[in-house]
Formats: sequence, structure tokens, C-alpha cells
Amino acid sequence: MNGPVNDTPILAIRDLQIDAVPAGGPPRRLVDGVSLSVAAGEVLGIVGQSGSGKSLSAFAVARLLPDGVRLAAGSVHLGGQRIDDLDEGRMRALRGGRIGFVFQDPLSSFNPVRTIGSILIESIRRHQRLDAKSARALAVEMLTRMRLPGKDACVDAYPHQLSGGQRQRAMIALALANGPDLLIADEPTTALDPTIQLQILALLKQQTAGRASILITHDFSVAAAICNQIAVMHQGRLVESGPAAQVLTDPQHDYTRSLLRHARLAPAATGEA
Ligand SMILES: Nc1ncnc2c1ncn2[C@@H]1O[C@H](COP(=O)(O)OP(=O)(O)OP(=O)(O)O)[C@@H](O)[C@H]1O
Repeated sequence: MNGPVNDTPILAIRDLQIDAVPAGGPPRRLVDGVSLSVAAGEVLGIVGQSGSGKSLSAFAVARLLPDGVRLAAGSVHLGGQRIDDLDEGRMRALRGGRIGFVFQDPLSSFNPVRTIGSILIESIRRHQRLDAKSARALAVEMLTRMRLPGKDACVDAYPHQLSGGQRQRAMIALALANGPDLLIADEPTTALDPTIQLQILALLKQQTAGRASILITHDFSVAAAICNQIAVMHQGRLVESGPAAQVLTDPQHDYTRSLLRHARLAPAATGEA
């Protein structure tokens, strides 16, 4: 069906301004005027060097800003509904529900004294009306889909019993367990060995079909591997955005050019022979 509903991007961020508000000091602008939209099936890569404001911009969507940092202005719409002004209870229902997150370091994101399964089951039961048995079955199904090994796909394993790559697969299972419309992945492969990075990127790419995804990365080669849109950030501002093929092969901004010169891209990504 190609009605007007499909023309509405899943995520629309307009003119985001994010400030640091130090106790006793004046506010300092960290992110200035960022506007982005992501449609179903799109994977938007937010690329930039450390401190450019990538993570703050993406996590402001779910109001996951650190203490001392606030959204000063701008709007966020998810599926056409404004969400930046939701009360905390409703926002909490979106996190892990309609918005799934994959963080860089699953070891510090998972509670070490709980099994992978119990973490998944708790999230599934918080967001879906399922009894314990059905929630466990869904947890095993998700872990199996992410290719965790064994009959029960490591559902009863503790985080430290898994390899780094397996833990990241488990985190992707957790992010997707409640069928989110929007997936936000923050440097999901940075902590992994290069061969495992490629496997995780391939897995993420498969899972982005039909939803809107944001991939935060400092690495253009990671963005080139799975993104179809790229936004480049520098010092809290968006300097360039567009289809990935265009940004990679015909960058308009000097900063993008200099980042690309230092990136090790596969020839296919840049269109070079
Ligand atoms: N809690 C905080 N208080 C004050 N400033 C902060 C805070 N968190 C982040 N910042 C600043 O905001 C800016 C943007 O940070 P952000 O984490 O979004 O950058 P990034 O591009 O994601 O970089 P990285 O890849 O290193 O996380 C940086 O200058 C950072 O120092």
C-alpha cells in the first residue's frame, strides 16, 4: 500500500539544540540546529569524529541525555507523533519498545549477575502481554535468529560466559525483541575484532529491513557497509547529509572530504575501480 502514511518518515528530528548546563555556569551549546529524518527501510549513518555530537543527537530522540545536558529546543516525531514532550512514563514505554538500542560495549550494558535470557524476558514482558513461558520462547527465538549457538541459544548464559561478538548478538536480540520501529546503534562494532565486526554489521544490515535505523560511527567504512543515508557532524553541527553513495563519492564539504581521505574504504563504497 502506498498511501500518504508511508510518506511520513518514521523519525523526524527538527532543529535540535542541546546544551550543557553546568552548575553555576552559563549553558554551553553542544549540538546546534540538527535536523534529520529516517524513513522505513533506511539506515542513516551519523558520522563524525569523537565529540562531534553524534551520540547526543541520536540519544536525545529518546531523551537519554547525561546529567547536566538538556534538550534546549527542537522537536522529535516518531511515526508522525511528537515525542520530545512526552511525560517520563510514556517515554520509558518507548525505550526498548518502539525504540531499540545497541550500545558499543554490551559487557557494561548487561547486568552481570543476570542471565541473558532473564534480561530479555523482563524486557519482553514489560512491553508485550506474554506469559513467562511464551516470553522465554520468544527470547530463545530472538537469540537463535541472531545465531547464538546451542539448542537454547545461550538463553541461560551469563554475559561473561559469551564472547564479545556473541554478547553483541545478544544485545541486538534485546534491541529487536519488541519489534521496534526505530533502531539506534551506537558504535556497535568498535569494541570487536575486525572479522567479528563484519559479521555483526552483516547481521545488523539484515535486521534493518522495514524499520528505521540510525548507526552512529566515527568510521566511514562502517557507514559505507550498511548505510543508505549518511549525515556528517562536526563540532555539534550537521555539515552534510544525503544518500550514502553521493556523500561517499561526491562529498560537498571540506570536512567530509578530509574524513574520507583518512577512511579505508573498500573500492565499491567509493565507486573507485
Ligand atoms: N555530560 C556531559 N556534560 C558536558 N558535556 C558533555 C557531556 N556529554 C557529552 N558532552 C560533550 O558534548 C559533545 C558531544 O558529545 P557526543 O558524545 O555526542 O559526541 P560523539 O560525536 O558521539 O563522540 P564520541 O564518539 O566520542 O561519543 C562533546 O564535546 C562532549 O564533550
